[in-house]
Amino acid sequence: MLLGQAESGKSTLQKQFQLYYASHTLEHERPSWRPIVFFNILKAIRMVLAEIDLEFPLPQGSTGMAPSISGSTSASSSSASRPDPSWFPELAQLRMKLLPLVASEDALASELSGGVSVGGGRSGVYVRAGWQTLVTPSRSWPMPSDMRSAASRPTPVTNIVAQTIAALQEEITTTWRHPGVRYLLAGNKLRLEEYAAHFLDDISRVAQPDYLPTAEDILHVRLQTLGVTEHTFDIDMAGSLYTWLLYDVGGARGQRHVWVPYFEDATAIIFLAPISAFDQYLEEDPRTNRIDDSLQLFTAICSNKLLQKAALVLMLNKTDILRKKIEAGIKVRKYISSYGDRPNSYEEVSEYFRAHFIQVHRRKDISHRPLYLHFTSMIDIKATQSIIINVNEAIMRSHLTSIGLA
Ligand SMILES: Nc1nc2c(ncn2[C@@H]2O[C@H](COP(=O)(O)OP(=O)(O)OP(=O)(O)O)[C@@H](O)[C@H]2O)c(=O)[nH]1
Ligand SMILES: [Mg+2]
Repeated sequence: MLLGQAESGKSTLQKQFQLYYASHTLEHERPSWRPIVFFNILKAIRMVLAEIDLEFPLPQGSTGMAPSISGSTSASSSSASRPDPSWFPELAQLRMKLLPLVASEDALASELSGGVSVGGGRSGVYVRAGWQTLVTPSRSWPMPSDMRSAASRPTPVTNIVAQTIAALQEEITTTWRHPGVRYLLAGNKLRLEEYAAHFLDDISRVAQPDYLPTAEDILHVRLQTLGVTEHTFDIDMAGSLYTWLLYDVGGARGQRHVWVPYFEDATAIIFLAPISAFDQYLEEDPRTNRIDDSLQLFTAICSNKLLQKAALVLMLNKTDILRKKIEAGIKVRKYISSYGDRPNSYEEVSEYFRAHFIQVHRRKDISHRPLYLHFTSMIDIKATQSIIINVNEAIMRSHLTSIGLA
């Protein structure tokens, strides 16, 4: 079972399992990820435009007309420490051009979910068990009948969005690279989700008419999980074939009660904690720091009686983002006062978080079982695949020990 707070990387790990053990199924699913990539892009653009509107409003009575974009000099200059007056009309003009994209977001969300479940959360749209079967049959759960009927539906909105992205790709790139937007990003006024840079840096690729998401794209996509989804893999270990059931769950607080019925049968828990999230708060409770929430949740998992026989794997995830934040000079002390005067280096910070999780395990683990701990970056295919092999062996060993065969 994959556990952890929302956006900790559970579904991304599930995709890595799929990539390693059943890459052909991921290959088949590539077309069904295409609208989700678009959906993520639209959301990132909406957030950029909203912040532009807030930070660079045009003075009353202004026409919003600016010198032509290509003739603008500031668009190519390096980011400044103060807003440049020329950014206001330039960005207002770009914003006007990109607004049609934002307007299609709701229609795409509705088409994407087959009209089944839209709404809630920053993600706006949820993944339900079996959603991929909208496009390709796979070994997921049986899909609800309302989704089955959606499977044969055409995708006119997706096609319109694809064409609009293609038509506006230059404007998207100019906006994304604009020093005003860089200024908002650097000052943390504009906080985008992790996938934004991956897709917006490379929009011309996505804008190709025959674009199909790559494995990297699929790993970067964000789609919130609703409830519990089951995935099956046949795994060859030392010449014997085992069928593994992997349960991926929704991690937001409102989703956690549905985990419990699965606990008693769980052979292993893989708990994901995004240690890059020290400067972030829960969407569902903006007063709770994300690292605190992860520690509390990990405490509850370690001390849960129903899980006492399950092997325990801890993945301190999003190390790539942690590294970038530290390099950008973001101070851990500012968000976690107990960090004190320790050096603000990647090594010190990651070790500090590791020590906290280990301490929770030492103090709260109900069955004093070993803790298999890894630092991970779920978007790094090579590194994650070798961790998956390692973790599987550990889980298998622990399982054989628990049933008296090792
Ligand atoms: N850069 C980076 N991005 C990551 C990493 N792990 C996950 N992500 C991204 O973080 C976002 C959230 O990941 P998910 O796997 O959807 O999170 P989740 O735990 O399944 O979230 P819920 O389904 O809401 O519980 C996705 O856009 C992922 O691509 C990582 O190690 N590094
Ligand atoms: Mg998920």
